[in-house]
Amino acid sequence: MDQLRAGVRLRIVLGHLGHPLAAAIVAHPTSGTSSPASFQPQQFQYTLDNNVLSLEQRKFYEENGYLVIKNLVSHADIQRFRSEFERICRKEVRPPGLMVMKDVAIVKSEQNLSEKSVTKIQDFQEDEELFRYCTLPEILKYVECFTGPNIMAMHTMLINKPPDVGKKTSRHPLHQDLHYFPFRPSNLIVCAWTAMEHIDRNNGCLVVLPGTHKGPLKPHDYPQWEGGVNIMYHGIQDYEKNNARVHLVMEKGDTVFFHPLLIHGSGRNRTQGFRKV
Ligand SMILES: CCCCCCCCCCCC(=O)SCCNC(=O)CCNC(=O)[C@H](O)C(C)(C)COP(=O)(O)OP(=O)(O)OC[C@H]1O[C@@H](n2cnc3c(N)ncnc32)[C@H](O)[C@@H]1OP(=O)(O)O
Ligand SMILES: Nc1ncnc2c1ncn2[C@@H]1O[C@H](COP(=O)(O)OP(=O)(O)OP(=O)(O)O)[C@@H](O)[C@H]1O
Ligand SMILES: O=C(O)CCC(=O)C(=O)O
Ligand SMILES: [Fe+2]
Ligand SMILES: [Mg+2]
Repeated sequence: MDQLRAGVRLRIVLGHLGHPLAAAIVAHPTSGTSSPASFQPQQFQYTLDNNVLSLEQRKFYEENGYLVIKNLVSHADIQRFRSEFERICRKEVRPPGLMVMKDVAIVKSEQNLSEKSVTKIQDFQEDEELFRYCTLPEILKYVECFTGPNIMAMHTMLINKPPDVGKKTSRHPLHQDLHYFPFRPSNLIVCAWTAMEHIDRNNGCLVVLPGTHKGPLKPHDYPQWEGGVNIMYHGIQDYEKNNARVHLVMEKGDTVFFHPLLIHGSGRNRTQGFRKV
């Protein structure tokens, strides 16, 4: 079923991305022709020309593969997303196509669905209230810097990282999102990740390996972890161990945009709260 759904998305995305890709190809100078003196070799590979990002922000994304925008989504909107998530957990609404995931450490327990048993929901595109996130002008304004103006939401999730029960199963292993995406080109894909509360290393913030978006898609597999691993939480086995991890401390509403080849993950949640993004 997952493959079928992915196939449907692939057909949709090709129709839409075909044109920007073609445009990008014709924009490149043909090799062998002499360049006019004014010709500037293409300076930016991962961001598009528009007036939203400062030169400094563009250079940061080009170099690091991610960009944090402080205080981007309003607390009022975040409260609405939170309320809708709680309604979904209480089964007051059942959006078609929605996938509800529990943590592997509690999946076999008899608990009813509640905010305390759902690790994450995926594919909320049919939920009008949650899908508002993908239509927020402040989000789209930045997304466009990476994708161009013809934008399609390809995958959606609300992550509710549970308190770790001691088995470290609340961790998300280091991975590249492109591993899960059957569509290209990768430079025209971006992830928007918004903190719904203060997030730091205590409750398991996003961890990134800056600059890894310049490398290839690496092989992914289940990590060799003793406490158990969540279904489909694949990780990279041979990541550069001396590549310094950067922990992104974020406030409610802060949003990080990152490239689908950027290696990232998140640590365990040592608090009793459910860390939401
Ligand atoms: C555009 C493309 C984008 C694709 C996605 C792009 C993501 C972007 C990249 C971000 C990185 C990620 O987040 S990657 C994570 C992506 N995650 C997923 O795709 C989630 C996939 N989730 C699922 O398929 C479902 O939620 C299930 C199968 C886990 C639960 O489905 P269900 O139908 O409710 O079935 P259920 O009976 O509860 O469970 C079936 C069996 O699975 C086990 N099980 C249930 N949950 C888990 C779990 N968390 N970890 C291990 N095992 C589990 C149960 O114990 C049971 O085993 P037994 O009793 O049979 O022994
Ligand atoms: N030695 C390691 N081997 C494999 N993966 C690791 C290793 N250290 C960290 N990771 C991955 O990077 C993520 C973030 O690492 P981090 O050290 O921040 O998390 P943590 O070990 O769960 O928490 P903390 O170190 O804050 O107690 C982890 O969830 C894990 O996926
Ligand atoms: O929030 C997390 O724990 C990890 C999220 C992630 O990997 C993603 O959003 O792609
Ligand atoms: Fe990811
Ligand atoms: Mg650690």
